[in-house]
Amino acid sequence: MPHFGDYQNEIYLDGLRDVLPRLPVDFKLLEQKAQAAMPASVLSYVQGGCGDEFTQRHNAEAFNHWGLIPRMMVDCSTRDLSIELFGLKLPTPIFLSPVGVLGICTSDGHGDLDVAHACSRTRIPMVASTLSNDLLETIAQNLGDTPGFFQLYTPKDKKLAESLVHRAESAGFKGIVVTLDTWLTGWRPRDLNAANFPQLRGHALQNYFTDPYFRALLAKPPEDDLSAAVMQWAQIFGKVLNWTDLPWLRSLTKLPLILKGICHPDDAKRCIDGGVDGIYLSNHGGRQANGGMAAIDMLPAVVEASGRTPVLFDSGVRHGSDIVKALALGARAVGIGRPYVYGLALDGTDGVVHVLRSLLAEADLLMAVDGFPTLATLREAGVIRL
Ligand SMILES: Cc1cc2nc3c(=O)[nH]c(=O)nc-3n(C[C@H](O)[C@H](O)[C@H](O)COP(=O)(O)O)c2cc1C
Ligand SMILES: O=C(O)C(=O)c1ccccc1
Repeated sequence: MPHFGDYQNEIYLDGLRDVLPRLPVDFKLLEQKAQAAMPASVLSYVQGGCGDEFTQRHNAEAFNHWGLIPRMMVDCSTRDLSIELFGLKLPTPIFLSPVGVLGICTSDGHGDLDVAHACSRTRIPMVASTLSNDLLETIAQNLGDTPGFFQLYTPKDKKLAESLVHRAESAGFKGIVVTLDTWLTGWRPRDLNAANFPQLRGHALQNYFTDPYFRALLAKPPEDDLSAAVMQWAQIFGKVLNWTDLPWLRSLTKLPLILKGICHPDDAKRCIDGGVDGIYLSNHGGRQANGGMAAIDMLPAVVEASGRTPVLFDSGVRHGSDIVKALALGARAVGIGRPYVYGLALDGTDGVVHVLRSLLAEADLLMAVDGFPTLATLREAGVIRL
């Protein structure tokens, strides 16, 4: 059985023919390369976060105060990193977090499809954002046999929300992820200093522009008056949700419903009481609020509060070891954010595949060396807070 760690052999063997990996295998060099290559406005939007970006940095750094203790003399000649999620059997415990501006990360504007192709090749699911250049239907068609999830930004107009969810269901997505932490945009100095907000320039709004309920709100179609359509989008984008909306959210779909942005154990419990199928712990990579705790430090309490309900996790995952630690702390699946966006910007589908394979190779080899043949043994061993 091939292992994810085999990517290492592939790289060393290529080296014998003087072939080097097209992109760095580690986040630090990858980000440096992306920084040099990406247009300034796209880089600012992708790389930036809120305030002085303390929370964003802390998300990544906080993994360092969790430590694994290796176990020896365990037969780890085969490893199994597969998971079960909402009845789906997946070969890896990772997924691609929703990112709303994938289109502008590639010169042809079709970054969403490049990412879908990477998912199709790796069988790693993507959570497709409401904000995309390519239509959600087209993204779904390009996923091959790999399951996908649709991320909903709940608009003020309930009919539009319902329409987007029904479109996602018809397109074949396997679950609906509702993001709770972004009904408005947090204070992002990098973008503010450059007066840079891609959506207001008409990027990533195609799911709205094609929706009959959105179009019905416009005097003229987006093809005839783009700026009026964009302003209508800005008006309608974010509904302020509260707990009384949960029955309505639940009623939107029979698909698994996952709420993203949960950080407090009491909120997790309330979601579960309201019939939610998955808790998605995330602080949006520090893009929405500065001054918060690192996401990984909130994981143990949220996992405990969630009981048997699966907890998805993202924010700050940069290395294979971060994935392993989040799994050891009880995450069912771990979301990759900025790293795959840099891979996309640098080398399209191949770049995304390379980033995912590198992360999985490191995770797999770490489990092999540390004596964890399965995720169950890892979870049982846990990690120690240093
Ligand atoms: C450029 C960018 C756009 C994003 N767009 C969305 C989005 O459309 N919907 C959403 O729920 N989260 C969005 N996120 C948040 C990610 O889903 C994820 O929570 C975050 O990237 C995790 O942090 P990390 O990238 O630092 O690991 C976005 C993140 C980035 C970097
Ligand atoms: O940039 C983001 O993180 C994001 O998800 C978003 C989407 C729409 C409006 C503001 C922020």
